[in-house]
Amino acid sequence: MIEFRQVTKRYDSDHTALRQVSFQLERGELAFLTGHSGAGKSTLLKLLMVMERPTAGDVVVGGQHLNRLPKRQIPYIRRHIGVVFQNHQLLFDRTVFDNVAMPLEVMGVSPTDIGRRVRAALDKVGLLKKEKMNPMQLSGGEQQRVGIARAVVNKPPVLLADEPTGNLDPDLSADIMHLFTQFSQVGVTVLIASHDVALINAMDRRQLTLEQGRLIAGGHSGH
Ligand SMILES: Nc1ncnc2c1ncn2[C@@H]1O[C@H](COP(=O)(O)OP(=O)(O)OP(=O)(O)O)[C@@H](O)[C@H]1O
Repeated sequence: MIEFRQVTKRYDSDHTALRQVSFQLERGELAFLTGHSGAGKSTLLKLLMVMERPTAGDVVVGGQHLNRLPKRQIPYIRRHIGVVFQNHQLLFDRTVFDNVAMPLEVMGVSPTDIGRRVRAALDKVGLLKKEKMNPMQLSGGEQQRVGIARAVVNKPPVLLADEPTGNLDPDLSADIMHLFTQFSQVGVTVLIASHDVALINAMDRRQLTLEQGRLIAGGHSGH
């Protein structure tokens, strides 16, 4: 589902963020992306979201070569990639329902389908009863689950998460990880960038480890 082939990303002559990174993630696989601060994790995620383009090598998602993608097709590709951020980037002047509905509204989905799909997503993260609330009224863990519902509401085949449990205590973090596991079980490919060593070790999943832009572990499948 995701393939990096000898990917190098150089921002300028002093900053090479990724060096010849190669790996593959299969459909339904869940893996962690780890490494020190500045190792290149965010850069790798940005290449997948087509926020940056590689300097060399190929990034392929679902058979699409992202580096050859014309600009006008970028929004289309982004619909296939759900993204969860640490600070969940919710809008506090809208209800939980409206926050989750946003990606569908952008796509022009009918109001009936929006209602059905938003409620299905909220149900999955256990927040169906809170759809009319403002995200400000929710706990940090609940807010993060709203962010996850929004990321999966259009059923993307790929889910990326950048430090999704950064502000949460261990129990809430475990809940969030349980959700990600459930998505992977229904075929979503999940890649989670995280510093949380205890959590990652508890999950016992494949770890892609970056060190100064090089993939030093986890590049070969066989988890
Ligand atoms: N837009 C940019 N322009 C120039 N250099 C950049 C840019 N973005 C990142 N870098 C550099 O690329 C390297 C990798 O950064 P990146 O943000 O990918 O690391 P990271 O592993 O995500 O770090 P962190 O865990 O702190 O978020 C760093 O040396 C950084 O300074």
